[in-house]
Order: sequence, then C-alpha cells, then structure tokens
Amino acid sequence: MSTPNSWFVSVSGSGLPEVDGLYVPSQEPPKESESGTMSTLGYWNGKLAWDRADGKSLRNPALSYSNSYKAWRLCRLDGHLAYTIENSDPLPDTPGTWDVYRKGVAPAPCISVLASDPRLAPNVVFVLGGPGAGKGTMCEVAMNQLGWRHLSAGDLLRAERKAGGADAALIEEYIEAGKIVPVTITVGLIKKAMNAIIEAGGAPNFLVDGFPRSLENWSGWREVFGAAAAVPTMLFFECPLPVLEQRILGRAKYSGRSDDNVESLRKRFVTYKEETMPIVDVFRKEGKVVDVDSSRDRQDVWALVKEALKPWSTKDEPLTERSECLLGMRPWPKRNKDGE
Ligand SMILES: Nc1ncnc2c1ncn2[C@@H]1O[C@H](COP(=O)(O)OP(=O)(O)O)[C@@H](O)[C@H]1O
Ligand SMILES: O=c1ccn([C@@H]2O[C@H](COP(=O)(O)OP(=O)(O)O)[C@@H](O)[C@H]2O)c(=O)[nH]1
Repeated sequence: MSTPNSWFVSVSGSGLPEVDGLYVPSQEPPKESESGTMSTLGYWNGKLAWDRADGKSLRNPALSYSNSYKAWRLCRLDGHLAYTIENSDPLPDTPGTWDVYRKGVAPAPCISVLASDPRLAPNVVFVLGGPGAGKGTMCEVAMNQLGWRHLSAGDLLRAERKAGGADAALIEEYIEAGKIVPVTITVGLIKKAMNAIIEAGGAPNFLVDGFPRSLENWSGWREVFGAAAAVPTMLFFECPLPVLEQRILGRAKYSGRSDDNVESLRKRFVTYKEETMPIVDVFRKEGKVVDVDSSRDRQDVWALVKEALKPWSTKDEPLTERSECLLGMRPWPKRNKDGE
C-alpha cells in the first residue's frame, strides 16, 4: 500500500479556534473517498483538527471536494464529513493561500497548505570552489538524480540583475569586477527562493552553490537563518587555476556571461583566494568540509559528490539524458534554428 499524503497547514492571523473549515475555489471534479462516498456539501461544528504549529493536535485533517462550493475543503475527521481521504495523488493544484470558511463567512486568517512540514529547518549543503570548478554542473546532476534542489547564488544574482530592479546596476558592477555582492542582497534572494520552493511543497534538501564566499557572507547567513541553526556541511571543490582557466574559456563559448573571460577570471580567482578560502577554513575547523577533487573526470567527480550527499538523498534515479550530457557521457543535442 502506498503511503498516504500528509499536508501541513501554516496559519497566520487570529480567530482560529472558531474556524470550521477551509476551502479553495476550484473546478476540480468531485473525488471519491476510500469508502466510495463522493464528497458533497456538509455541515460540521467545532474546531478544525489539524497538525497545529503548537503540536497540540496531531490529527490530520481530511480533504474533500464540495460540489456546491466548487471547492476543496479541509475538515475535521470527527465532524459531519467524517471520512478520511487517503490517496497518493499530488495535492490538488492549490498551494498558496486558502480561504477560511466559517459558517458561510470568511474571516481574516491566512492559511497556507504545504506538502512538507514548514517547521522543519531546510537541510542545506554549501558547495564552494573556484570559478569553473564544476559546482553548477554537479549540483544540476544531483538535482536530476538525487532529488536535491539547486540554488546557485550567482544565478540568483544574475536573474535579479536581468529583472532590472533597484539593485541591478550594483550587482552588475560587482560581478564585472569579480567582487562579492553585499550579503543582504544575496542572502535575501536565497531565502526568497528557498521559501518559494518550500511553500510549493518542495523537498527540504538544498544545495546552495557559490555561497558563502566570505566571512561577511557567513555572518549575513546566520543573521537571516539564525545563529543557532546547524552549521551546514560544505562540499569543497578543489581545482588548480590552469584547469579553471581552461574550463572557463570552454564555458565562455556558450554561457553568455560577462565575467567568463580571462581578465575577470583572474580577478575572481584573487577574490576566491583572499576572501573565500578563509571561510572554507572556518568550516574545516568545525569538521564540516568534504573535499572533492574536481580536477578529475566528470564521472569520477560525480561519484564523489553522490557519495557525499548519500546520507540525505531522497532518491537515486538512473542517469537522465541531460545528466549524461552534463557528465560528458553523450553529446548535447544539436540546437535547431530557434535555439531550442
Ligand atoms: N570534471 C570536469 N571536467 C571537465 N570539465 C568540467 C568538469 N566539471 C565541469 N566542467 C565544465 O567546466 C565548465 C565550468 O563548470 P561549471 O559547473 O559551470 O563551474 P562552476 O559552477 O564551478 O563555475 C563547464 O563548461 C562544465 O561543463
Ligand atoms: O554569493 C555570491 C555568489 C556570486 N557572487 C557574484 O557572482 C559572480 C559569479 O558567481 P558564480 O558562483 O555564478 O560563478 P563562478 O565564479 O563560480 O564561476 C561572482 O564572481 C560574484 O561577483 C556574489 O557576489 N556572491
């Protein structure tokens, strides 16, 4: 038998003990419960029984579909709609905010339904190494194969620059000079991306690539994530400068990155040695560093990375075609004239 789904309800606002039920406007068709009952409009009293953040109630709420309200409802297990719907379907496409149903009126509290427990801290592994060491490549393979989520600090900064917000010009200036962008910007982007994934029910395992690049980055992280939070493991990709140069020049042919040239690379390498190596040493003293010799062949590097991530990986899939391309085991498919 497959494991039933669990949904987690995060609540902000007041008046919750009086909440009778929740609904999401939806055109989803009615669902049949395990006992074969089609869900219909019902009435129920009392409190909603959910897995509350204060841990006082550990009962899972039932989810049902109301034909009359054209809405998914979450209701108490012992109420009028007292049957449990257990299934292996994904949560109906309704992550985000649910409306509160209270005897026909909608008071203020804001409810989010999540597929993972928001009280669990995200499990983070930092991935550091010189520019071109292969961090992005291996993180993407880990995402495809092992169920990790990949957050590249550099990609987030480039996306923010492209979006053209208030910090765009400043980000461009730092990236061009190979310098480290002020941490409040970077850590804010990482946190936002992480929250979006968690709220959409994503897995809690995150590879944070290219961060923290300095002691300042690390203190900025602790300010946002809490100094008491566990110190993440760090994968450190070791690779000598001549190999990095070769790889960056190879990447320059397709990356379109303004800093993929020898001049920027040398500046980035100086920043890396002066500012990033000290933070690697801090983690090393804590016994948190796993060294990966990333000057080796991609498949060897992947074997090392996979082994290092094994304790937390939630799956181990056969290599996808894309992973095989990333690992140099097959050529990239030729692009058509539209660039696809
Ligand atoms: N082990 C490896 N051997 C040879 N080339 C590699 C290896 N790992 C990555 N590359 C290539 O080197 C370039 C830089 O890799 P990338 O993952 O983008 O580095 P980073 O994210 O550390 O800057 C890419 O073109 C990538 O395909
Ligand atoms: O936490 C970060 C990550 C990246 N960067 C900037 O983004 C550039 C590119 O970083 P990325 O990790 O994408 O590339 P890499 O240098 O590893 O090739 C760096 O040189 C920095 O200017 C930054 O300031 N803070």
